[in-house]
Amino acid sequence: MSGGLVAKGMEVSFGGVRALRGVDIVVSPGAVMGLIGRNGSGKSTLFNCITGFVRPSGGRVSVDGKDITGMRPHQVVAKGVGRTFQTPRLEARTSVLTAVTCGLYASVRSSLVGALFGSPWAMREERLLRERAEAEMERLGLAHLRHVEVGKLSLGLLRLVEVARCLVSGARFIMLDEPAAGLTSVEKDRLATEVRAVAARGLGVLLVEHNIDMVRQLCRSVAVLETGNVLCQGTPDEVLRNDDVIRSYLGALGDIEDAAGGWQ
Ligand SMILES: Nc1ncnc2c1ncn2[C@@H]1O[C@H](COP(=O)(O)OP(=O)(O)OP(=O)(O)O)[C@@H](O)[C@H]1O
Repeated sequence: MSGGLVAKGMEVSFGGVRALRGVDIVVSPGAVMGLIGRNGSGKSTLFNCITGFVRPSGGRVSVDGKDITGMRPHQVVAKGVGRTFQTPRLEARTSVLTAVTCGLYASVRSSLVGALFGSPWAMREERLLRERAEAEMERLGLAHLRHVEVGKLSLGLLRLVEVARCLVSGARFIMLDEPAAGLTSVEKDRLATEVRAVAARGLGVLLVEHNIDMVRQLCRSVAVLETGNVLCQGTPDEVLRNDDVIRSYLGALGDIEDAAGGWQ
């Protein structure tokens, strides 16, 4: 299996619905790969089966050549793959610092018992985690918000907190599920800047997004899903000029926009 985050021949069925029919995708280190397609085309299912939330009935997933197929979500995180969700899954009363630090726990080595009894090893690890979280918040411009409850943040900041959580887990690949949905244009610009910076650090990014401007700005390559198949794949310009894509996806964007409550 080759380097990068590779999903090959992914198959998922829900009862009679074949949500993925042999999807291949490669996310390279240092690049943003876009994943677009109509509602129901299989984007979230692909995310879910790469990250262990759905068990594929066929296909293999690997990270830098190591097979992670069928691993549970926390194991996938420990293998270097982080993700965000369409709706951020953060407890409203949690502080930004705690929310970001929690992204690390899947990758720590100290045992619960060690932590409970305050072993020097566990305490040292705790300190290192906190330092990593602080550094990541600093990079993403969140440090001044460390004590603010996440429930009080704007959606744009909440999405950055989710990105920070992925990064502190030591992810080498991050998967962002419609991160620009519902953001103002200023928030989208900031998010785009941060995603570009993440890729510049050498991480691979898989970006599901209906915001075509963002896809065009950020992605080195784009795959278009349609009813569980890859309809076409290439540079943003190639894909967005493709007649089948225009017919099957771009023509439907108005409907998606309405469903998402409008774009800025
Ligand atoms: N848990 C589930 N149970 C049954 N069917 C499902 C389930 N999850 C997804 N599906 C079906 O699988 C297909 C792919 O759905 P999926 O959510 O992956 O599409 P999507 O491209 O992410 O759509 P959206 O843009 O709306 O998020 C759809 O037909 C959907 O109804």
